[in-house]
Amino acid sequence: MSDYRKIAFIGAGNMTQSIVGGMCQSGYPADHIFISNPSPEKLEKMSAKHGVTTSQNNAEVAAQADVIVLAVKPQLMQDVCAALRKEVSDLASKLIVTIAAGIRIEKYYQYLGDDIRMVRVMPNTPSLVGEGMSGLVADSKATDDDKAYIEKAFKGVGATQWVSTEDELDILGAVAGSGPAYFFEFMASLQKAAVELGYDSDKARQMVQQTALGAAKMAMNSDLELSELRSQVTSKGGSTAKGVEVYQQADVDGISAKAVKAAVTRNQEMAKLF
Ligand SMILES: NC(=O)C1=CN([C@@H]2O[C@H](COP(=O)(O)OP(=O)(O)OC[C@H]3O[C@@H](n4cnc5c(N)ncnc54)[C@H](O)[C@@H]3O)[C@@H](O)[C@H]2O)C=CC1
Ligand SMILES: O=C(O)[C@@H]1CCC=N1
Repeated sequence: MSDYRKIAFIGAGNMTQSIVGGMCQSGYPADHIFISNPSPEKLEKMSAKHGVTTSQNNAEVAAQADVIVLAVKPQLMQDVCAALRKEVSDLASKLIVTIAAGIRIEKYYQYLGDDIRMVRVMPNTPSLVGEGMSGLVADSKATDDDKAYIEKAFKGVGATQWVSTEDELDILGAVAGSGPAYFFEFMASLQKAAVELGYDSDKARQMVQQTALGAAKMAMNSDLELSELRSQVTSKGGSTAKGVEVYQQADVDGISAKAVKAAVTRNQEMAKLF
């Protein structure tokens, strides 16, 4: 099968916009991308921006595609799947991909029939700028071709990692899926701290985001442990040591552990609820 299968996104929200934006930039042909959403505004924007085909009818886009990406909120998934099952006759001939947090593959067999082939992907919004981090786990029916195809599609918008269990995908989701929000929260707090000391807000934002980018690039280009990279900035008796000490006293490790655990727990709850 071609590198570019026809792919339909059900739901045109933040995550679909990020993935499709990144896919189009990476050269995925727009005439192979279909998107549905109940309201027309996001669809109009996406078709104007990328030239993709859109519809307010889920079944219409799903029927045209070889791959269906379920990209609605977990609480809507059961109803959306029930309608697709009723209206699209050959779901078993398509690859079903879901990006929803929590919901287990087993549930999709109940919703769509146990003859479907499935991959669960946990992406994140930096896919929009080609710097996504996506986790993937396939069921036993997905073929090698399916797995190669979906890995390549998501590699087009960033890095990918296969995980072997859905429990691991919950962890990946809690770190990488949710992670941009944690980094934005932290970046905004640094910006605020500079502004409170009298620094210009726009300039504070620029220095925070450039520093975040620089730190991430250094980490990516280095074999050193992250703690060693931190040490390299921390001159003995210098200013960084004073700042780092404040974070350590506030137990930054404990805070991250609690945050990731809380997100994993919510993924597990959603697995039960939806
Ligand atoms: N936003 C993120 O950073 C990430 C989100 N996810 C997952 O992606 C999925 C979507 O999340 P977001 O894009 O953030 O949500 P969103 O709320 O931005 O988008 C959901 C879209 O689905 C549409 N929708 C509602 N009912 C529908 C229906 N019956 N049929 C078709 N579309 C319908 C909504 O109008 C909306 O445009 C969720 O399941 C979430 O767990 C996964 C990883 C990261
Ligand atoms: O908040 C959520 O549930 C989704 C999953 C990861 C990021 N957003």
